[in-house]
Amino acid sequence: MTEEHLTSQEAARGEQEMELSLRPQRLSQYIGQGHVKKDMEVYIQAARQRDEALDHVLLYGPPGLGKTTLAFVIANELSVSLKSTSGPAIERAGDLVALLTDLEPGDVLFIDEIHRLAKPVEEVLYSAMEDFYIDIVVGEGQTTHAVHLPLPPFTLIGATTLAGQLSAPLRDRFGIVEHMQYYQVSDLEKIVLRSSEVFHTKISPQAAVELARRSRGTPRVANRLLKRVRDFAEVKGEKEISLETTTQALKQLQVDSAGLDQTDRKLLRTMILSYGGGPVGIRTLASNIGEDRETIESLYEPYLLQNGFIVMTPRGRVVTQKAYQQLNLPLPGDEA
Ligand SMILES: Nc1ncnc2c1ncn2[C@@H]1O[C@H](COP(=O)(O)OP(=O)(O)OP(=O)(O)O)[C@@H](O)[C@H]1O
Ligand SMILES: [Mg+2]
Repeated sequence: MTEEHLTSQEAARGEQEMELSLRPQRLSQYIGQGHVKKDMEVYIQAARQRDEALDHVLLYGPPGLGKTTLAFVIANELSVSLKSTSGPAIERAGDLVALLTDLEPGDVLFIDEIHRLAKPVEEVLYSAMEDFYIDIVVGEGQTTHAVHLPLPPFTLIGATTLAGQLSAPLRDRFGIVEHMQYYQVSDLEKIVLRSSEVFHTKISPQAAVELARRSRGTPRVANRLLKRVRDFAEVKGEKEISLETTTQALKQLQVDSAGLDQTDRKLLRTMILSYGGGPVGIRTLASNIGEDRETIESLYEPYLLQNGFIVMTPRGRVVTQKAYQQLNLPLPGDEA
């Protein structure tokens, strides 16, 4: 193994550890998502008191809002192990059977991107979730026979950015369904301050608010911007990240005053300049801005909708006056 190889592996491990320590471990350390936390506190306590597995939980919402983090927190609070996988990673029903038969009573199986499960795999989940058994076929040719395999009671936690793509039979088998919301600026501010402690970096209160305001309501974005802004401050030799450096860095990173990034703006600009503000269908839009449909629907659109830059009409998405203003483009009819 070359020295270079070792170093990059070490670096990757360092990043991973940092990422781990950025993740809160307990519900009490989990910032924001007040209603989800309140619900989960009750359900977790009830399951613990009855000494039963927690009911299956579906977490849905845009990327980077803390679904994976919350799944690990839930397992921690239940004092059980968590096995983690994702929809696309489970290729065959057999892969899922192997995961399920490996669980201890009360354990959590976490399936990320659960809307991307293959149909035959999903079908195995139905009886596993509902009655804790699976029917599998073993042997070949003449010796083929069905085996009824009981499973230990377990908790499935599914996460998805596109709840609408989940089939009804799967969705209906989750007893607890929680919608993750974009974070308030005050919560993101707390996350920025906590993360800067993890990084052993000082940040001025004004800079922390500014970062929070421009993080698209998303902890992952807040942490990413904090890392970049910290680079700028370090190069400048700043002891504490200042508001000035923060605004400069964000400008360089092309994050605008509303926290919109380059793709957000490209999407709005395309709708305005090529489609007169809309309505535009999702396929047309996707091919025009060179992003796939799923990314637009799960990542970009929800934030633009929530913040009133676009609205949904029966004929497609339409930009609002606020979008023209944010992009400094003349409103239709104002051109002259
Ligand atoms: N409530 C929170 N408090 C503090 N940090 C958080 C919180 N939620 C998320 N984070 C941080 O934000 C980052 C992204 O969180 P996470 O990976 O859990 O998001 P996710 O919803 O699973 O995203 P994806 O849908 O892309 O998988 C993590 O680094 C985590 O540390
Ligand atoms: Mg995740």
